[in-house]
Amino acid sequence: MNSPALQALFGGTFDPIHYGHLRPVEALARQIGLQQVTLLPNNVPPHKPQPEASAAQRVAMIEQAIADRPLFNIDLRELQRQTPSYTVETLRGLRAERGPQQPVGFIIGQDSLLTLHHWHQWQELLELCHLLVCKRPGYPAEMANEEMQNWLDRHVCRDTARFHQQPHGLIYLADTPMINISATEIRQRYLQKQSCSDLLPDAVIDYISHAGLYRG
Ligand SMILES: Nc1ncnc2c1ncn2[C@@H]1O[C@H](COP(=O)(O)OP(=O)(O)OP(=O)(O)O)[C@@H](O)[C@H]1O
Ligand SMILES: O=C(O)c1ccc[n+]([C@@H]2O[C@H](COP(=O)([O-])O)[C@@H](O)[C@H]2O)c1
Repeated sequence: MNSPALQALFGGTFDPIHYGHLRPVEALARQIGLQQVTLLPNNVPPHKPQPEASAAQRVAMIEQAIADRPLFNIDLRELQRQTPSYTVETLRGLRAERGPQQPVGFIIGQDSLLTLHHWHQWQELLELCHLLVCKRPGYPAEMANEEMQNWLDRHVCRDTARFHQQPHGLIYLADTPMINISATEIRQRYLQKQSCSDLLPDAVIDYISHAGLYRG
């Protein structure tokens, strides 16, 4: 029997979603062979202030961004929890639904990898998923300390086939384009009434303008 397709989740605050999210993940999907990437907006970011846009607005912006991008869909499960959106808890829920054999990949940027040791019960993550890591400009390739570097070296795998065969436990460092965009920069540009074209899809720009978001 064939193993089920690798299910990829991409968690984020998406306040708002931008090309720094979409383009590296599109490249990652081509490299590792993902048919679908599920965007997972969080409700209560564990390590960030509460988002400026409401959950409904962030979802609406994601829907605008992915309307013409069939690679992506959206999962709203984290919006149903009022406690911090710990990834380990979300993945446990998914595992309970999908069973132990389902290959699952959780996509993060390099900035998230570098601070992974601060995540809630981070050592459990690789018991539940693979980590698929996109490059991000301004963040070094080396981990914060020797212990974390050894942990990374033990789990890194270049053989993309294994991510489809094994249910969890591997880390893929993808060779994705460096896109120097952050949601923080976009919110600041809106506040200063500067243009954000080329930073996020036109449909999201239109939504932000109609909803009057990020004006301070
Ligand atoms: N430009 C980028 N390149 C690669 N990965 C990115 C980029 N922007 C965000 N990510 C990754 O996407 C995920 C969700 O990020 P998030 O929604 O918090 O966006 P952000 O731009 O980092 O937001 P903020 O500026 O508000 O902190 C994280 O794993 C982050 O590492
Ligand atoms: O589980 C944690 O402790 C944890 C800590 C920080 C971030 N995360 C998750 O990582 C994803 C990216 O987070 P962020 O803050 O960069 O938007 C998002 O799904 C968060 O819920 C998870």
